[in-house]
Amino acid sequence: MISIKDLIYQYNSETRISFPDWQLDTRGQALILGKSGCGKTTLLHLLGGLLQPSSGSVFIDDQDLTKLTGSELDHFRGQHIGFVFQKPHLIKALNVQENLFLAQHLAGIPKDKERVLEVLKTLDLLEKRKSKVYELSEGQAQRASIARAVLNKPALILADEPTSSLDDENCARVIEILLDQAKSQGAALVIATHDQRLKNQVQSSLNL
Ligand SMILES: Nc1ncnc2c1ncn2[C@@H]1O[C@H](COP(=O)(O)OP(=O)(O)OP(=O)(O)O)[C@@H](O)[C@H]1O
Repeated sequence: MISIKDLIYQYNSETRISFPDWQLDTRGQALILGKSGCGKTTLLHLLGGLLQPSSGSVFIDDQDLTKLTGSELDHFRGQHIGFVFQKPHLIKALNVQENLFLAQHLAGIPKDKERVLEVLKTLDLLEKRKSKVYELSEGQAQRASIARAVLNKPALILADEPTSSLDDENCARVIEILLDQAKSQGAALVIATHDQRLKNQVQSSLNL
């Protein structure tokens, strides 16, 4: 179960965002919707522990993220949370499979080549495993970032505008993969977006 309560994030004296209390079941799927600037990305970063709230709580299963120190949070994030961003934040100097080995390393998980190849196969990227990130098409790069997000079997997958820059065909493919992967891994999936194409594809939504 994911839950937020009395959650507030203050960037500065002008920008203070207060979020509605909200819960999502383990294995639940939700879109975070709302107009530009309402705080969708901020909420995703709070759920993923990339930002610490000014007040309130963020629970991922039984863990209150606000109670973790910086290094505990890094460790928790690496093991329990997978991120997919609008642009695939992969390391350009590394090839696709090296990016995935790095994700295992950063999460403190022993190198597991079998798992890396399994995930790349699921995402139809096996042949591209030795390609540098800049050699991939936009859709392939987005699939590589999904591969990295699901690699460590996270309890929660967070995706920030994962489809906005993709054409209809790649958009349909990416959302299908995200939903499939979340389902098969038993993970909850939260997608922040203003992409109208996703509206009827996800179980529930939170309007900010
Ligand atoms: N680093 C920052 N410093 C100060 N204010 C910020 C910072 N990042 C975001 N904000 C402000 O916080 C508010 C919420 O931003 P956020 O990016 O979460 O919105 P969003 O709903 O994701 O927007 P969009 O749909 O345009 O991506 C906005 O008013 C934004 O200007």
